[in-house]
Amino acid sequence: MNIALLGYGRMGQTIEQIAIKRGHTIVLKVDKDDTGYDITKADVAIDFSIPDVAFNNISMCLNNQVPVISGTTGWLHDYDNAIALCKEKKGAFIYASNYSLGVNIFFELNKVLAKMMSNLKQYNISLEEIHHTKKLDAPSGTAISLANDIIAKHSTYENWALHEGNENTIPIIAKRIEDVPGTHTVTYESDVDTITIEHMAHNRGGFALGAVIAAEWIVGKTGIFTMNDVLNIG
Ligand SMILES: NC(=O)C1=CN([C@@H]2O[C@H](COP(=O)(O)OP(=O)(O)OC[C@H]3O[C@@H](n4cnc5c(N)ncnc54)[C@H](OP(=O)(O)O)[C@@H]3O)[C@@H](O)[C@H]2O)C=CC1
Ligand SMILES: O=C(O)C1=N[C@H](C(=O)O)C[C@H](O)C1
Repeated sequence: MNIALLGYGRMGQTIEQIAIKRGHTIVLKVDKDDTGYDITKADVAIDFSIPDVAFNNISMCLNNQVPVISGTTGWLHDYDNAIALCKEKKGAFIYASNYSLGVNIFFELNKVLAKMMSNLKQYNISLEEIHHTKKLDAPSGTAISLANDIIAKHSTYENWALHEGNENTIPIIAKRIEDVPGTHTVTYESDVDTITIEHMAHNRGGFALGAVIAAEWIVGKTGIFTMNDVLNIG
């Protein structure tokens, strides 16, 4: 499979290694200031760039009938526009805030736990994410997904807020510590005990492998998909 990498930073480079090991060819590596390239050389594009350019990159792929795997976080104000364009162009698109198998299992555990806790008013919730100091966005896309899933399953919570919470608002605490690939913790606390679920990435390999598997899966398909479709879980 011929793959275009839109963004050749920490994730782009990790994806390249895994894609080559799985027998694929990287036909394009696009970084800041790269212009004039031909995206149609690729069977599929994988975007791990920066929030400000992600939607442009996705649009460029969809306008050229190239399926696109979107991993960049922090651009979701344009998500509905990406969906509309994908439908209009009859393209193929996946956005996931986190491509790792482990986090996608963790997403399912989080939903089950939120449903179980829904009527237990004695527990207060908090969500924490820890990432490396070079991360541009906060809270992480994964933390936003976790919070939205809790809101959908728990009768008390209606929204989330960065570093602050109240009765109906899930507080998301974002910490930045050198070299941390990504840790997410959901905590329910009462006067008598604490329940915690946590996912800790040891490196970027899981995110990158999931993105390559999603790219392999989407080629030849039309539509808007999620990692649940790819991994057949949930
Ligand atoms: N969904 C998931 O599973 C995961 C998502 N992520 C997300 O992926 C994104 C990238 O993360 P990471 O690789 O660590 O970040 P990096 O900063 O290491 O890489 C981003 C790259 O994008 C490049 N870039 C800048 N402008 C453009 C452009 N116009 N077109 C293409 N590339 C451009 C940057 O170039 P330059 O440095 O020259 O500006 C840089 O090389 C982040 O949003 C992060 O949150 C990360 C891990 C997992
Ligand atoms: O920027 C990162 O590094 C990561 N970003 C994603 C996010 O915002 O959730 C996924 C992962 O946690 C690593």
